[in-house]
Amino acid sequence: MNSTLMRQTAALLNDMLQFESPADGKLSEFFRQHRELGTKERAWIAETAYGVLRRYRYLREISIAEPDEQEDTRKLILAYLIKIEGKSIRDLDDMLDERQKEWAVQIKSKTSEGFSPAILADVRDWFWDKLVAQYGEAEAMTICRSMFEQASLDLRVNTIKATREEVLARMLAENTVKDNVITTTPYSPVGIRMGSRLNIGKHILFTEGKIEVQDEGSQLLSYLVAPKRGQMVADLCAGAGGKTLALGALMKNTGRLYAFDVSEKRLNNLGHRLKRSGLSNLQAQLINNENDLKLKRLNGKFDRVLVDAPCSGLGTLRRNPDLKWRQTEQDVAELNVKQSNILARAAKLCKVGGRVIYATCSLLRDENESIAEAFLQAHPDFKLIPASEVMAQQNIELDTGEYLKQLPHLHGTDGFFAAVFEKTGPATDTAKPD
Ligand SMILES: C[S@@+](CC[C@H](N)C(=O)[O-])C[C@H]1O[C@@H](n2cnc3c(N)ncnc32)[C@H](O)[C@@H]1O
Repeated sequence: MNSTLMRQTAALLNDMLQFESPADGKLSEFFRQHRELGTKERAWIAETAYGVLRRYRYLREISIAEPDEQEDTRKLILAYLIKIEGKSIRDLDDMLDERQKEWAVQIKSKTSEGFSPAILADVRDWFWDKLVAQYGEAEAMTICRSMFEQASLDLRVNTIKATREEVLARMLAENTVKDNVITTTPYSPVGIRMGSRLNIGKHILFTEGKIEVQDEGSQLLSYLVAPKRGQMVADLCAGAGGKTLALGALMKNTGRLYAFDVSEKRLNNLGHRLKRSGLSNLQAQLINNENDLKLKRLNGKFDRVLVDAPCSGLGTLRRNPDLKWRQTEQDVAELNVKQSNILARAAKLCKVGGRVIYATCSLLRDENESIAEAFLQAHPDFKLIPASEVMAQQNIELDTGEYLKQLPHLHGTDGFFAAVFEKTGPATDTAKPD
């Protein structure tokens, strides 16, 4: 730690705190512009900037900082190092000038007495109120605090090319990082959890397509889709294909798997990953929106349709803490319209006896249960299949009731929600709620 690192981190953070685009993009851009930085310096800058993003609201209060001034961004960093990292003023001596030492003394003496629960939970008031209404204050606080932690690095073994035992044995044999615990994931049969965040992108197992980086919760969603060999499967919001590739592996490279998305950039990324994966049953198609005419000829054709809907992402705050500050209640309301529309379109693609699986990485009822309930009301030709039943059939011991609901503090995954609907009969145009 020195004053140059402090200055560089403050500059990065200042940019991130404009909140006009995702923090991970800003971080990559910053490192591209500062190629002179070594591995340790990069790690320190990234951890400190993300540490501040995780605790931004609390740190502002404790340091009485205004984020739009360079100086105050340094105050936020100081507050983070002292209050969250537990550094003493002496630890920081090398990086502080006289003025900053004065700030440090002030910050050190400040307590959180009188701070509201939302400040202590480090979220915006609207989000806090919604979480309290859903979970009660104690659990809402536990959920928010669990999001202060860094997420683990989870890998999915691509069973087209390797077994979990083989990959685990190799990872363990190669492990030279002290205290790096490498284990199988508790629920996903193809997951491996790494204690320390290695640069997996350069690992031979990755370049050979034997592993992919994927949160265990996301891996489990493909088991909830439960595609069978030879089936017709659509991933309607495939993005860069995290779940698509997992589905392809579960289908053992048989049947037909369609990946649709409105983002060309994401589908291009899927293309790169597809090459590594060894899958040949997958076809990616760019669509303008869920009503694209390209989808029309596929109506009633699919055994499984996954809607991994665009959502607030508020279940992924361990990885994307900036979303806490970037998402608004208005954004969620706009997403709700999209979510319902895409889900309704998915229903048309599904054949009788087939299933539509609706998923989000949000914790909010508005994006989850409310969308699922409204869908069932408007689609009497579909019934809810309990997620616990599907998981049991997949030999996965995870019973969260009718819906699959994963939470960081309970399952060690990102926050995910999913519902399974089965089409029991042909749609009727008169199908409307009473
Ligand atoms: C949650 S992300 C998908 C993540 C991806 N399934 C994965 O596992 O990596 C939601 C995706 O929905 C896409 N999207 C947004 N609106 C859409 C629409 N109307 N039809 C299809 N995809 C849409 C976005 O481009 C985004 O890639």
